[in-house]
Amino acid sequence: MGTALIYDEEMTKYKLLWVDPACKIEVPERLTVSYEALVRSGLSDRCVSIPPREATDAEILLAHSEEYLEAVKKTPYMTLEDLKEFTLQYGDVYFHPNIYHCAKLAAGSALQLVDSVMTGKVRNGIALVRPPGHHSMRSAANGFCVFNNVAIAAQYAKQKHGVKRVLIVDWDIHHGQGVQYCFEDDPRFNSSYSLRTCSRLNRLNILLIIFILVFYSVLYYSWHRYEHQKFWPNLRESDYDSVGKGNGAGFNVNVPWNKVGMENSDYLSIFCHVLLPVAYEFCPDLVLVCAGFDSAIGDPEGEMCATPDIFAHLTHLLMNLAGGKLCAVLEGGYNLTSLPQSVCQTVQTLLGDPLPQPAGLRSPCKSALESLQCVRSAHRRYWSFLKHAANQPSTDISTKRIKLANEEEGKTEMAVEERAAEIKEWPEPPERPSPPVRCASLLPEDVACPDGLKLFSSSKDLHPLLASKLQNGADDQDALITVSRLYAMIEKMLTNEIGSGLVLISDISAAMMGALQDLPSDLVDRVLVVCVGKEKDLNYLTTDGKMLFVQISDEDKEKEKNKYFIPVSLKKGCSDTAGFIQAVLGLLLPLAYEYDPTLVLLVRTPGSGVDDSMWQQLIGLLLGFAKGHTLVLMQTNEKVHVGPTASALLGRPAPPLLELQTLDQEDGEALERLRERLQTDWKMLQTTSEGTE
Ligand SMILES: NCCCNCCCCCC(=O)CS
Ligand SMILES: [Zn+2]
Repeated sequence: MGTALIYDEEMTKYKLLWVDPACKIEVPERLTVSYEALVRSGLSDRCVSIPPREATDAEILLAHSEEYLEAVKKTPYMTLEDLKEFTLQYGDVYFHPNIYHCAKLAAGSALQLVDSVMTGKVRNGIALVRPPGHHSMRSAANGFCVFNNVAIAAQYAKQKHGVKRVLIVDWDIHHGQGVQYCFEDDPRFNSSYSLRTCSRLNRLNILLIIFILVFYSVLYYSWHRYEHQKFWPNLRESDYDSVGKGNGAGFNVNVPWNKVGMENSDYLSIFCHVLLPVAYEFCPDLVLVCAGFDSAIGDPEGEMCATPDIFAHLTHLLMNLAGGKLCAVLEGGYNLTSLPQSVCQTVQTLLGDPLPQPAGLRSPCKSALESLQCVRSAHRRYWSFLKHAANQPSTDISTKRIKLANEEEGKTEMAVEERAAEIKEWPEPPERPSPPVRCASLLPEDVACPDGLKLFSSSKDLHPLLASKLQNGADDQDALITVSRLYAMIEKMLTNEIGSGLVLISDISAAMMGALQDLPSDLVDRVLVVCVGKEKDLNYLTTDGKMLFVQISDEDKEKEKNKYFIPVSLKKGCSDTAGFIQAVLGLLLPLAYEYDPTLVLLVRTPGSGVDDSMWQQLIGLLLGFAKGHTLVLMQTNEKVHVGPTASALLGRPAPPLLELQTLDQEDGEALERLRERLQTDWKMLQTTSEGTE
């Protein structure tokens, strides 16, 4: 299944017709440079091109009032003076004779995208649109936005495709207050829907429907530059304590950035410790992304320092939700260099290409950790995955908001020119070549090679790196041959001839011993070993950092842990999906980002009890590391899992996790203790600002 690309140059045919410093950055070139970059890089040819359409009145009314729509309808016929006059009633937005047409195309593009994904025509996709949408409100244009493209798309998905749970991720650097207002009391009883439907159905169905409380829910997640309410749109309700209202409590997640200059580490740590735990627990049927790229380095609005390749990781981390059904809709993005780079990184990931190794991660900054701690404590009562979050930080950042707001009168904004002078330089995002063999397999003769995998043929003779072992009389020839072929496969991965690998062996312990015992240093720099299930002797562990060994099992080896051996114990073992996913999101992912392995070795020991959808989720997430070089080791007697494993290694989205039971209290506390102990060594595990300078 492919990736949809929705774009039409008609949406470049409006612009600012008068002087307005606040709006001058919203230019047609934003769209042309983005589309041209996709064409130049060959990415547009790999996408399924879907034409936009105009949203109908009824569709626009899913999120806007009649009077607003009627007013906007008049703008094509206005003189320049009338347009200026009309614009004055709204904030930081401009109108143009053709903007109504383009706004209908922008909203219609989002709907075309939803249709293409929900009907299975494509797996995922992106709509490159102007004007953006997330600031526009029920009866007001705002912040360059006329119709709320993503809010309309969410309502449309629920009404037309019966989607029950929609996750909206807004990584634009501004708060999409229009989206928040639209859904903040959602979920709610959608009485209009069922009553209208009732009128057409016979009595029996009417009775049935009346008793079905139709709970739809939309979870809105947004991070945004806030600076304690000093940054536009300066709203009190953009802060972390706006968690949603009534039945909607917990379904609105705001992450305020109170400083500029946030980097890749800050973005990834918020995804791992806030968004992903909530998103996995919410278990959406569809993911919509307010894909604004003013959160990228160089943008005059955001003034952040995250590099374009970070959007490859943000996209990837969302692609295993909702069975891969992801619709990205362009919002902001005003630097005409980082915008197209970020768009290309996003599209390349939607197409399934290997990810770049995340650029130079380091500890999240203190301000990011304060925000992280505040958001987690504000939502801890709504989400079992956040239940063990720490309290509000002592230096409560809300008091800063009040103090700074008071100072506001006296202070003048630093001139935009001064700020823009600090625009940074950043490297071109790295190439992400697809290996000729996406996934190779080493299987016993009696196991059929799953389609899409290529049998790995390695030379029969011993790998030179093993010759030394032979000299000191290694006993088991077979094991040596197996290890020799493993090394050969690893070498082919590190030269990018092979992407991932699937190896079935008769005795997994022997193979791990053989392969990991004094792992040849010129074979691999840093290998992340993820061991699912128990494994008796691990005496090949090293503490020199060449190997990071993370084990998830029902064994409590807490006391044996050290910086490079991290045993996660779940009372009910790996079959406890809630505990497992919590360990993966809150521990394994941050560790893996900080460790930045060149190879991932994923070992499934017999009897681990991990269920296949969880296993596929794990593989999907691990493929984001080491440029997709994940080698899976399984025991031959577990060959029944070869199919799902191969599917995940080929980049096919994992099925949604079944409704997660809540996280076991003791496991949750143990995980939290483990994370707290490890965070001095591993900065990406921090979730509070305590202890940071
Ligand atoms: N009134 C002082 C300066 C106001 N600047 C407003 C900028 C609006 C940006 C909206 C946007 O980027 C949508 S994604
Ligand atoms: Zn924005």
